[in-house]
Amino acid sequence: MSSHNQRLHVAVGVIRDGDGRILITQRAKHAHQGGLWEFPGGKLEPGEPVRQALARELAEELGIEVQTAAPLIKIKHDYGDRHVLLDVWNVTGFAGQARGCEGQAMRWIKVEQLQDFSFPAANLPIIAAAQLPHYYAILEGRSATEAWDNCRRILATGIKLLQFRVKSLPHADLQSVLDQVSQLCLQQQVSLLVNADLPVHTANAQGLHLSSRALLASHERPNGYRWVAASCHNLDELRHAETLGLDFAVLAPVQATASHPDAAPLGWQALTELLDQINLPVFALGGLGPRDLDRALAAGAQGVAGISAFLAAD
Ligand SMILES: Nc1nc2c([nH]c(=O)n2[C@@H]2O[C@H](COP(=O)(O)OP(=O)(O)OP(=O)(O)O)[C@@H](O)[C@H]2O)c(=O)[nH]1
Ligand SMILES: [Mg+2]
Repeated sequence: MSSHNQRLHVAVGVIRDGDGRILITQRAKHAHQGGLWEFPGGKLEPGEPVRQALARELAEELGIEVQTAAPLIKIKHDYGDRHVLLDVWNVTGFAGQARGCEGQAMRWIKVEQLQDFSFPAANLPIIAAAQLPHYYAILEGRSATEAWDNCRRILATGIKLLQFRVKSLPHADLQSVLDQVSQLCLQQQVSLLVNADLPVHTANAQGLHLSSRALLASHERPNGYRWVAASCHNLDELRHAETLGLDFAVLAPVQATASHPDAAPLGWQALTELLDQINLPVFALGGLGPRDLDRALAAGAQGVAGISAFLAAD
């Protein structure tokens, strides 16, 4: 194998300060992907564990000591002149004050500002992953009252990403419940995605969530939404979501679940293997709740999605 065919393993840190701002640095003009902004990090040394490489690179480039870090996403990208595996970690605790030890420009920015900077092509899903929370709640309800009550209970747990999937309501009720839910989400800075199968107006919605059927029937990313996500059950669906340039997917069922008793669960091992093959933030769904977060992160997921598990604090 020639050297440019070998995948370069890179440890990358999405470093956050106490206010949730993120540190970006500018790549040297003559480096690979020079002049673009990046998340600090660098190549693993032979035999070096990735967590150790992360700590070493951030010490060398920024003079900080990593204290708390968790996996965020892994990206495999072919630049033509080199293949990279970006092993991206959330760094939420560190000692010292970050400075550009190699003379590089650096900025602490709000997550929403990530869109305003030019990053290498491989970074697109990293930016989505950095902006998404670890939990995605799904709102259901058998009546308008129950849906509204569930909505308030879910938001009380601090959820910041919500899918509206209230299915069995008369049409008129459905639109009015959605309008109410949208209003509350707006007030509480919760990102709301509306399930695309519902007979409601989604023009004002911030996001659209495609069922796997709607996903497979789509040939391009629906226009006009801040977030577009899809439900997936296998590699083909995940790949299609990736090809359409969706922001994230939900993969189910990971464990056995009462809501879909006939579906065979994937299990953690298959989840890990599937996530290893795609460059997309994915929430694990099916019999999971907040207490499964660490396991989901270790499997390469963005976090955990759920229906009933988010109705009350775990
Ligand atoms: N650090 C970092 N590298 C990235 C990002 N996105 C991305 O495509 N890369 C690619 O990952 C590869 C390795 O990164 P690097 O140049 O930081 O490696 P390094 O710190 O060890 O550099 P050195 O070779 O000067 O010692 C480069 O090809 C770079 O283009 C990113 O956000 N951060
Ligand atoms: Mg570097």
